[in-house]
Amino acid sequence: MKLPVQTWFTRSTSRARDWPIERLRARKAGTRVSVVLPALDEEATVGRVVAMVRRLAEDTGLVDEVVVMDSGSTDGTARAAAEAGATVHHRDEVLPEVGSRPGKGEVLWKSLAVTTGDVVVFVDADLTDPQPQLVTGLLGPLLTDPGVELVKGCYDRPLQGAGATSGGRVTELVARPLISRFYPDLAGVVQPLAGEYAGRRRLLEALPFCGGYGVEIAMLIDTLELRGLSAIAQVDLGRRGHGHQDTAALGRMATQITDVVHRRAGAGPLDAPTITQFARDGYGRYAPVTHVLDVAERPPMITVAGYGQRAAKVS
Ligand SMILES: O=c1ccn([C@@H]2O[C@H](COP(=O)(O)OP(=O)(O)O)[C@@H](O)[C@H]2O)c(=O)[nH]1
Ligand SMILES: O=C(O)[C@@H](COP(=O)(O)O)O[C@H]1O[C@H](CO)[C@@H](O)[C@H](O)[C@H]1O
Repeated sequence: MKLPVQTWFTRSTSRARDWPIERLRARKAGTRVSVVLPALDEEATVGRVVAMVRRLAEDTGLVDEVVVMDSGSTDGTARAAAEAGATVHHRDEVLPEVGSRPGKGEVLWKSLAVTTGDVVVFVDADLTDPQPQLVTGLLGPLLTDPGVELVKGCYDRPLQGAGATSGGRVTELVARPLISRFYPDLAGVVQPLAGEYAGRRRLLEALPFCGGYGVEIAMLIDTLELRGLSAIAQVDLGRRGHGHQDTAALGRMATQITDVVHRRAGAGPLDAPTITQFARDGYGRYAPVTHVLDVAERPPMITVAGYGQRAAKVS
C-alpha cells in the first residue's frame, strides 16, 4: 500500500468492540438510524436477521426502523420478515412511476425513498449468524465522527462447508486486483464488496446506484471521488457467515464488478456486459450460454421527483 493509504488504514480501521452501546447511545442524540435488508428469496434466514435488529432497537434505542426490501421473492420472505417485526416494501410498490429492475442495487436505491434515517445501515438478509455488533460497529464511526460518511464492514469469510478454504471469492480474485490496478487509494479497504455497511443519507442520496451486484464497488469508488478517502472508514466485525452462490453465479457477479470498475476508470464499453458460460446439454456436450447482465445505473435519489416530495413530507 502507498503511504497515504497505509495512514488511512491505521487511522480509519476500528473494531466492533471499540464501539460499546453506551458510548453510541450517548452520541446518537437526534440522529435517526434505519437498518435496511435487501432480500430475494431469503425466507430461511431473513427472520433471524430482522429479529436481531429488532431486539437491538428495543434494548438500546440505537435503531429507529427496520426495513426489508423485497427484490421480487417468490418464497415466504415477505411474510417471514413481517412476522419478525420488519416493515416490508416490495420493489414494485416503491416509486412505481420509475418501474422496477431486477437486482440488489435496485432495492438498495429504492430503500432511500421509504426510509427516514439520517444514517442507513445495510445488512444482507442471508446471514447465518447475525450478531448485533454488525450494526453497532457500523454505527460507531458515523455517530462519533462528522467527517465520516461511509463505513464498510470487514470480517473473516469462512467458505461454509468447504473446509479451510476462504470465502469472498469475487473479492479476492476480481475486486481486489481491479482496485489495485485502477483505484489504489482504495487498497486498504478489507472487504470492498461487503454487504454490511452504513452511510449518511446526505451521501447516499447524492450517489448514482448501479444495478445488481455492482452497487457496492460503485458506491465505494463514487464516495472516494466525491468526498475523498477520509470520508470512508471500516470496522472489523469479526466473522461473517452467509449463503454462498455457485461459481457460475459468482462469475456473473464478477462480470458486473469488472464492468463497473472499467466504466468508472473510463476504460470500459458502455453497452451491457455479457459473459458466456458453459453447461452440459442433454447429450453430454458443452452448450454455451450467454448472459447479458444489467448494471444500468439509477440516478442520485436526490434528483428523483417522487423522492423530493417524500422528503418534504418527512421533514
Ligand atoms: O436480485 C437480488 C439479489 C440479491 N439480493 C439480496 O442481496 C443480498 C446479497 O446477495 P446474495 O446472497 O445473492 O449474494 P451472496 O452473499 O450469496 O454472494 C441478499 O440479502 C440477497 O437476498 C437482492 O435483494 N436482490
Ligand atoms: O465477496 C465475494 O466474493 C462475494 C461472494 O462471497 P463468497 O465467495 O460466497 O463467500 O460476496 C460479496 O457479494 C455479496 C453480494 O452482494 C455480499 O453478500 C458479500 O458481503 C460480498 O462480500
